[in-house]
Amino acid sequence: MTAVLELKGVCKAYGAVTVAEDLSYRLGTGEALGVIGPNGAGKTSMFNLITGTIRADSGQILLKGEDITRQSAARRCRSGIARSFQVPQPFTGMSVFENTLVAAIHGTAGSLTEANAHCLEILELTGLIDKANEPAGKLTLLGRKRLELARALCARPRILLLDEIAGGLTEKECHALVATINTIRKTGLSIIWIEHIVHALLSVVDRLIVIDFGRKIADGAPKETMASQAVQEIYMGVDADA
Ligand SMILES: Nc1ncnc2c1ncn2[C@@H]1O[C@H](COP(=O)(O)OP(=O)(O)OP(=O)(O)O)[C@@H](O)[C@H]1O
Repeated sequence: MTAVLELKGVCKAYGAVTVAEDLSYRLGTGEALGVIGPNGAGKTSMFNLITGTIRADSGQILLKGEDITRQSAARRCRSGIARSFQVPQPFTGMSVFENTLVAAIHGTAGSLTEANAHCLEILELTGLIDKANEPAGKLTLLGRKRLELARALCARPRILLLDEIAGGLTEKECHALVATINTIRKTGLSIIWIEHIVHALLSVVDRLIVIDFGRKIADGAPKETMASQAVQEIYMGVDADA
């Protein structure tokens, strides 16, 4: 599988806190990669490094083979990397449609006419079309999560980064969101999804990596990785001798 994204020996520390230590992996074109790890392991920091909101101390990040390690966040977005945030923060006084329009206009180089049409398509895809004219501040948590997805997709990404998008949802809401993510997957987009709700993650991803203290401690097929000793000991908090 051709790599759309590659991290090569990426390191980042805040003083004594290491958030990425020699982090290396490849994301294949059209692949859905899940990421798990304990709180504070460095998962969101990894997204910040990929999107360019923080800079790596060393190592390289390649997008389709091009070194983007020193590129600005805005340039990386225009090159095809978009993300959702753990805590949705839409422009609450603007409508759902206007929120997506901001993303489409600033995230792409297209015209306003193209942006309008694209936003409507994305609102349909993400299940928000009926709420297009409602203020974003009135959305439920599921609606806000859908809007996170929609705003990221309006930037026409090649790679979609999802940061705990299922967090805080009820089981039924989580199921509905997973169905939407699986529909998005079928468009051929490459996805990296950080999630603590493992059953939701496993119903989407092709591969799973585990991060602990900024290090990748496991990488492989989801079921095998979940059953590995590394996950049992470190992520699930189970003593291997118990
Ligand atoms: N700008 C910063 N300055 C100092 N420390 C930071 C900064 N950003 C993150 N950290 C610390 O880095 C560590 C990793 O944070 P990060 O948010 O990447 O973890 P995470 O794996 O995403 O956690 P969670 O699952 O709780 O979201 C934490 O200890 C956090 O407090």
